[in-house]
Amino acid sequence: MKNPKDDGGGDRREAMKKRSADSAVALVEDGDVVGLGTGSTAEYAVRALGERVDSGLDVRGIPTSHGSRAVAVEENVPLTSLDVTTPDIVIDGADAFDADLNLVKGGGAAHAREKVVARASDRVVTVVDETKERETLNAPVPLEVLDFAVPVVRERVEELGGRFALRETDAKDGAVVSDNGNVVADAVFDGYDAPALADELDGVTGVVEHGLFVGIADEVHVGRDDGVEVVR
Ligand SMILES: O=C[C@H](O)[C@H](O)[C@H](O)COP(=O)(O)O
Repeated sequence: MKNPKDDGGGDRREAMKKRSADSAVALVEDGDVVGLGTGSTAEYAVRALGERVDSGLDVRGIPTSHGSRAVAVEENVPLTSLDVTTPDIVIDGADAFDADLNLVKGGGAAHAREKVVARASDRVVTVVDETKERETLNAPVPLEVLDFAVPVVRERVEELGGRFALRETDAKDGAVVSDNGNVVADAVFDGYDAPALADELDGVTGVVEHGLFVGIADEVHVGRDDGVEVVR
């Protein structure tokens, strides 16, 4: 995973992300199994966890992507897997959240593994800077889709009133492919009721997983200029 990105907000925003990550990592206790999220905010958390490991904390991490695994290895965070155990706590980012703790995730195409790890965790802690806060969710909903099923998933998204946009990468010609080998698209809606849309998308055959996390997050640590607000 590349270094935490500067995606427009500059140092101030990076400081908010780090504040949020530090607040979440402070919850980790000796002996915990920790789900390691993906993305720039989660990366701050993995690095902060690495510092605590350096100071003697005994934890094992379960990465949610090749990227978060790479950061954990760099930071000497010992790793385990869902074959062996499940997380006591997962710390992961989000692209948007609302007051009901509905999340949109998958800006980095990792939402399928992230949802598996989150649903397996006892405690789901989301780390964001304050720019992710929304009154009503309307962010495009990431979809991991079987390549073979793209035409029928596109049709179903359009029937639901959305636009289906396959995600493309500048790094190489063609579609973004997830860590699981599937293509990634975004379903674009003007606005939506997150639980209702999540139910609909759960029922679309060919969608491996969508990025709406409804009823999954226990708390959101919102990094602000002057500290961290924990929303429960
Ligand atoms: O697929 C990526 C994940 O869901 C990320 O946690 C999400 O996109 C937020 O990333 P960032 O903290 O970089 O904004």
